[in-house]
Amino acid sequence: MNLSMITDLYELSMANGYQQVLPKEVGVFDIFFRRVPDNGSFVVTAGLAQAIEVISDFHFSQEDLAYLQSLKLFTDDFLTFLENFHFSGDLSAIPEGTPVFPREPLLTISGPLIQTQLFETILLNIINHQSLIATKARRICYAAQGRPIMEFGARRAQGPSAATLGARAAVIGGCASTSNLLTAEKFGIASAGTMAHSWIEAFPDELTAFEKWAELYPDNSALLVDTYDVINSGVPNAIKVFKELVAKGHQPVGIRIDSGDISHLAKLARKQLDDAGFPNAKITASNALNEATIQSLLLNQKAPIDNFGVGEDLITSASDPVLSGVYKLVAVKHLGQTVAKIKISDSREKVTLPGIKSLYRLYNKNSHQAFADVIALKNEQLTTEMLVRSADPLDTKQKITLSNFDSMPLQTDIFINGKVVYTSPSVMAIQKQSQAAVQELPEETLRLTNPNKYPVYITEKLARLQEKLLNKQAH
Ligand SMILES: Nc1ncnc2c1ncn2[C@@H]1O[C@H](COP(=O)(O)OP(=O)(O)OP(=O)(O)O)[C@@H](O)[C@H]1O
Ligand SMILES: O=P(O)(O)OC[C@H]1O[C@H](OP(=O)(O)OP(=O)(O)O)[C@H](O)[C@@H]1O
Ligand SMILES: O=C(O)c1cccnc1
Repeated sequence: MNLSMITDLYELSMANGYQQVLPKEVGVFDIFFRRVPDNGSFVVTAGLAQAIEVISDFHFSQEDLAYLQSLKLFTDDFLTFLENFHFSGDLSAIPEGTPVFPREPLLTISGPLIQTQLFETILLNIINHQSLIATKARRICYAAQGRPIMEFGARRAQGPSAATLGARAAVIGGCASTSNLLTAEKFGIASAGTMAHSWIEAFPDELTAFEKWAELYPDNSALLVDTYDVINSGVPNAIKVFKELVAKGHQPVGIRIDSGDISHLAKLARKQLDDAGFPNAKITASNALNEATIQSLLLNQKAPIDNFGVGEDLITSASDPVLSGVYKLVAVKHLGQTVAKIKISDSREKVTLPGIKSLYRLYNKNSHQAFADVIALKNEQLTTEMLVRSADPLDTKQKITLSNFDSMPLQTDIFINGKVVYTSPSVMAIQKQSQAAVQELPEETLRLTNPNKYPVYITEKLARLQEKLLNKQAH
């Protein structure tokens, strides 16, 4: 689908104006966010593959151009420019699945201002959405302590695209599988599913429903046991069917509980299954679960649950449904000169980091644990002993000297001179890299409640540039 027209009118109004009054300027924009949803300490980036597709395929159809002409806002030259649009600039970005922190440039795009301005809305839409859901999935997977999470959200997502790309992001964040077949097909992800209550209700009785299912799918016998009464009917009927399956040489899969007090029911069901000789039958739980309920079920209540199915709270990030990533102009190049730009706000916290920047993750030389990130000006060399400042102006401890570290650049070239120079890994490969990158972070930054803040620093050079521009603009 061509997404070029999913843009705010003002992007085109500005680009039309740039063509007339700033035709030669190159504009450099950063995408970054200031606040982590759910008071977490990090966001898991996602959406880069779709961002690359959109930029590569950015074009306007004759129908779009006729509509834009009808608005009577744009010059013929601008409409001709849109008709022949082809991105000719550079893009660097942090690969998908990477844990990232407030103020870090997730994506930096550089090219003729008239081009780069046009990508603001759609890139934010893609990156904000998928990063939000990947982050939520990471929280839910953390709570599940390695137990597989099946993504079940398609029916509750805010529309088909949010269902499909949200499920992709959920898998980047750690979900083991999705019930959404389009996502599974398109992105090479495992599909998973059990049965709905309608299957049970469609038969005269529960036992017949289970038996018919087991005949059809003898190796996929995850039976939904809560339609009538989990303990007095659902699990006993499942056990009868499991015995028949074993007699026929099949391995029963297990049960799904989708209502009531999940912990209480899972404990009773576990005992029934074990007593009947099915200690390997798995218990899956679902029903409006999220990281808090899963953590409570496992840690506090010691519920014997093996898998979780999670839909609405994951696919909508219901507890905190917005990642407010922004797209800010950080530099303008003209006649070979680069001029750093800043956006000043009433609050010091919101002042942008000017200039074209590089981002590094620092690892302790001995433990190889990541302990801080540093934002530097591009081409600035990190020194072995380095005085840096907190990137968060509200931090009390503002200056610190860093030493004894290895550094790794986090940004990768994606487009150079309008050509894609990057191949996106598969979603499952991204998931694996993401898990490894999260494991490198300090344990205290991972917890769900009141996590320790991970330090992000800026170099002295960048801090001085910011001060200089702040002072200049203030006068
Ligand atoms: N032991 C438990 N600890 C914490 N949360 C639980 C526990 N058992 C269930 N929950 C959660 O409590 C909520 C129960 O919601 P609700 O009362 O609507 O479910 P229900 O009674 O099964 O109704 P419905 O059939 O409409 O789903 C769900 O979010 C569920 O995940
Ligand atoms: O609760 P979520 O986290 O969103 O997980 C998905 C829910 O969707 C299904 O319920 P639904 O009532 O739609 O249908 P069913 O129970 O009849 O399958 C399923 O049983 C889960 O409860
Ligand atoms: O397969 C399932 O059990 C399933 C799929 C979607 C939503 N709820 C449950």
